[in-house]
Amino acid sequence: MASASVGEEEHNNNNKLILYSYWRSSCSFRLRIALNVKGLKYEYRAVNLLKGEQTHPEFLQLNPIGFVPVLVDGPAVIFDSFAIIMFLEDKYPQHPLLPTDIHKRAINFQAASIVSSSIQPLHNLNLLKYIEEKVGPDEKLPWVQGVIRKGFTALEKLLKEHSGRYATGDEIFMADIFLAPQLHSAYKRFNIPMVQIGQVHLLISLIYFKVLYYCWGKPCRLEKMHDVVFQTSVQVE
Ligand SMILES: N[C@@H](CCC(=O)N[C@@H](CS)C(=O)NCC(=O)O)C(=O)O
Repeated sequence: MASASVGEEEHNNNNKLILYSYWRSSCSFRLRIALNVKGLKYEYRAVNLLKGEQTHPEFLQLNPIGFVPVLVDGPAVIFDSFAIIMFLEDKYPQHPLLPTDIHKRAINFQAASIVSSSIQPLHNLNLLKYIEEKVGPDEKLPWVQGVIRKGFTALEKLLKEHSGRYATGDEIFMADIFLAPQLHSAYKRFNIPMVQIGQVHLLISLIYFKVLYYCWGKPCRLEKMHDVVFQTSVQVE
């Protein structure tokens, strides 16, 4: 596992945050956005999923299920992006990732849950490898595209009544943090043109562009962001 420090500042609890991440992992991408939105500096530790580093014994000590991301904050070692985001929200209240309105909070949980339970796990690396080996290499892409289309069709219906500049209003909340990386995967990795998915997906695509702004704390357009996130990460890892 290579490491690259992306922040020097101490936090108010004097713990240095450490994020175990893989550049192409949408689950890790959620955390990169959340940490940047909250203005938290962290040390980046790359776990190369294609080289199987998630199965190394030292990584399994951190996360016994062998997935990124993992966040270390002093004595706290937390895995699963949903849990990590809730932890960050409780511990670091700056720029809340959930609205105060309980209905809007529920919409955020629903959107995050659709992405993290009903879309991403159905195209996780280990499942795609299984489909490739057991069913056939040509079956992989249509499977993923079907899963993503179904998920975004539901998201479209869910968010229609609630969106503003962003998914659930005029601020970036948890829903955006889960949507942006999923859209990124859909568009860049699985070749799904967002325009083909539907009208509100265009809106979600706009959300996506705006949220990406926060990934590395500086304004970037999509292609630029692609270079920064992908090529920089490749070099890091
Ligand atoms: N529910 C977990 C899922 C984590 C997950 O699936 N991570 C993927 C990358 S996005 C992974 O590490 N895959 C490695 C593998 O399939 O071996 C979360 O949200 O953190």
